[in-house]
Amino acid sequence: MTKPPHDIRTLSGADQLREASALFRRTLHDAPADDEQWSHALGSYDASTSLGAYDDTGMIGTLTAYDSVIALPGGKTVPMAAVSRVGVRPDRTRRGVLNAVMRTFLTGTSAPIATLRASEGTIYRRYGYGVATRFRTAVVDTAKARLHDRAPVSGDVKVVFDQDEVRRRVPELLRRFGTVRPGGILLSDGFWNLALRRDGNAVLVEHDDGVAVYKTKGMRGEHFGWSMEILAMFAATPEATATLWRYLVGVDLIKQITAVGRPLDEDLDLFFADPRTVKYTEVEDETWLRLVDVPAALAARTYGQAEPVVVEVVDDVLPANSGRYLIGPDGAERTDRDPQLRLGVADLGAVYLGDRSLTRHADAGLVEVFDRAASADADRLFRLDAAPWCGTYF
Ligand SMILES: CC(=O)SCCNC(=O)CCNC(=O)[C@H](O)C(C)(C)COP(=O)(O)OP(=O)(O)OC[C@H]1O[C@@H](n2cnc3c(N)ncnc32)[C@H](O)[C@@H]1OP(=O)(O)O
Repeated sequence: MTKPPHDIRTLSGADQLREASALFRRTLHDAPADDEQWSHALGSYDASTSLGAYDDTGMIGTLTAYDSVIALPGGKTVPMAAVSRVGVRPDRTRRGVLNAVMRTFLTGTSAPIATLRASEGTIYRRYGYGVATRFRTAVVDTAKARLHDRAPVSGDVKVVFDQDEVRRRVPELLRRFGTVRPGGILLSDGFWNLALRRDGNAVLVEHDDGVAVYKTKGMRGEHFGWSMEILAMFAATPEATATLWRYLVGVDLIKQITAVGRPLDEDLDLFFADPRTVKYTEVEDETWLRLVDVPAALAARTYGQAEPVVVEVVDDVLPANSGRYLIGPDGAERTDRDPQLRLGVADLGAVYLGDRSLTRHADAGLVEVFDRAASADADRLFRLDAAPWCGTYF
C-alpha cells in the first residue's frame, strides 16, 4: 500500500528544481524543458520557496512561489508570495497531495499575502483564496482605429526590437509602472527573462509615463496581414495611454490587435473617433488572493470614509487569523466587540483590494450580515475609485 503522500520537502539544488519543473510541465501536458530551455528557466526559480511532495515512487507533487510585492489601496506595497507551478503527478491526484503541499506552503511563508492564477475555478477557494481582481479582453479593429482629435497624445514613443535590450529594459520599466494600480505586482528579472524568451520576438514600446510589449503573428488566409497581441501594457497617465495606442494602431499591416487582461474600467473606446473600434470580450478572474496574515494585511491598506465596522473572519486553514476586526478610516485592528458582519477568509481576500463590494458578496450568500448599515459602511471603507488590477500573468 502506498504510504500517505504527506512527505513535503523544500527543494534544494538545480536537479530537484529541474525534476519539479518537468513534473509541473507534465501536469500541463507539456514536455520537460530541454537543456536550452532549462538554462533560462533555472533563474526564475527560488529553491527556498519551492516544495516537492514525495512518496516511495519519488516526487509526486510540487508548488513554487516567486518572491514578489503587491500594491495596495493607499499606495503601499507589501511582500507577496506569487504561487505558481502547482502540479500533482496524474497517477497520484485526488489523494490529498495538493492539500498537504498548500498547507505546508501557507504555514511556512513569511509573506502576509499570497496570490495565484488558477487553472480551474474549483481548486483554490478551499485554501482561502478569493477572486480579488478581474480583467477583460479588448480587441481593436485597426481598419477603424483613429484616435479622435482631443485624445491627449503627448510626446513620442521609442521602439526597441533587440531582444537582449528588451529583456533588460522590461523588468526595469515594470518596476516603474507595474504597480500603478492596487493589485499590481513586481516579479524578478529571472522571471521576465524566461517569460520574454517564451514569447519569442517581443517588441518594446517606451513612453515617458508608460510601456507596452507586444508580439505579432501572420494571419492565416491574409496576404500581408498580421495580428498583434499586447503582452503587457502599463500607463501611469492618460497621455501615456493615448500615445502608446496611437503608435500601436499605426503599425503598418496589422489587421487586429488583441489586448488580453485589461482593467475592467479602462475605457479605451473613449480615445477613438469611432467607439466601435474597440470590442470588449471575455471578463475573467485574474488575481486569486489569500490573506496569509490577516491582521498585518488589513493594517497595510488604507480605507475610505465611513463608520467603522466589526467584521468576524473565519479561517479554517490558518486558524490564528480567525477573530473579530474593527475596520475604519484610521485602519484595522483586532477587537472583542460583537460582529456586524461575518465572512470566510477567501471572501475577505475577494473584497480586500476593492473590486466587488462586500454587499455584492452578501447578496450572493457569501457574507453573513447582522447589521445592514455595517454592510454599506464596509462598502465605502473597502471601495476604490479605480478598479484594482494586476496586468502581469505568472
Ligand atoms: C497556481 C497554479 O499553478 S494553477 C495550476 C494547477 N495545476 C494544474 O491544473 C495541473 C493539473 N492538475 C493537477 O496537477 C492536480 O489535479 C491539482 C494540483 C489541481 C490538484 O491536486 P490533487 O493532489 O489531486 O488535489 P487534492 O487531492 O489535494 O485535492 C484537494 C481538494 O481539491 C479538490 N480538487 C483538486 N483538484 C480539483 C479539480 N481539478 N477540480 C475540482 N476539485 C479539485 C479535491 O477534490 C479535494 O477536495 P476536498 O478537500 O474537498 O476533498
